[in-house]
Amino acid sequence: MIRFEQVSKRFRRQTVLKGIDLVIERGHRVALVGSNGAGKTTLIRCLLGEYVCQGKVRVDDLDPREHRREVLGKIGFVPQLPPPLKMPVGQLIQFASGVCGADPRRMEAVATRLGLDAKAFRHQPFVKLSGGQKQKLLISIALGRDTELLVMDEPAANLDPDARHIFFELLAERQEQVAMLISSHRLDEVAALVNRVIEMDQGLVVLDDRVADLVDLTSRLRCRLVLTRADDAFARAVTPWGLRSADQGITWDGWVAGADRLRFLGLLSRYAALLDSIRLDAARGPELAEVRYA
Ligand SMILES: Nc1ncnc2c1ncn2[C@@H]1O[C@H](COP(=O)(O)OP(=O)(O)OP(=O)(O)O)[C@@H](O)[C@H]1O
Repeated sequence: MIRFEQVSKRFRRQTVLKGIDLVIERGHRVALVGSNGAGKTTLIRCLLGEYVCQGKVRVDDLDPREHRREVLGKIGFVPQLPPPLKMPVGQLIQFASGVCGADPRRMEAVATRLGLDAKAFRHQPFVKLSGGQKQKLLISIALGRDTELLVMDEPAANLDPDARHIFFELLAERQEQVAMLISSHRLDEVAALVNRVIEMDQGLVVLDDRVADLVDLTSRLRCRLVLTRADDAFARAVTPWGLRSADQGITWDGWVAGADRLRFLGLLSRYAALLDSIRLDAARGPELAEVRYA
């Protein structure tokens, strides 16, 4: 589906991509990871046909520079930085759906699931939305249509825990039909979403691994944490995750998206000295349905 053959890219004196060879097929969910400046965004821009590069880039055998419209029609794209668009939200949805022949109501429905009432914001210029609202709208535009390829540059970075969970559900609904390329500078952000990890460093692919594909993207974990003592910093860290304490900060209860478990445990590791016990249980059957629609 996607093929990079000896792809190199230079900006003046700096060589940013140094002969990348990759093949990504339908059903592959790829985490493209690497430190800042590794070349992830540049590789994505070559894939989208935004940059001229050396070597060969193909999307379903099409060159993205020569067949830009056709290639972009196949790709749902969520950029790392929201474009500074002055266009009102309603017009943006109409425009985006028009370009790819999609139904704008589908994009609005995805936005609603993510917790953004696109209709209420229809006269608001896109630039005046909050960071999280922009991200939700861009995800809605990318996922609210039929695509074969989803390319997302740090897509969940600005989302609150509930929206992240819905986002994982939306991806789960599409995982069989599409190829996904999710860029992030932190593997724990995206590890549970993917079945392949590609790591870049200084313009090279330094690791390309298939990984176990066992996490159910729609799962939720019931969480109970008990601390040895109450702590303000801990409270500030877990409250945005929706955890609540009924006994002045000793016992904390809540729900964590299954796909977020690694990130959540990463957060807890910072407070290891405070933790008396951690319990995470997967919600099943009716309990899961109850949480999802609560
Ligand atoms: N348009 C440009 N002109 C000149 N240099 C650029 C340009 N775009 C990127 N670079 C350089 O290319 C290198 C790779 O950048 P890129 O944005 O691809 O990295 P990245 O892996 O996506 O990083 P991050 O995780 O910080 O987003 C960096 O050193 C950057 O300074």
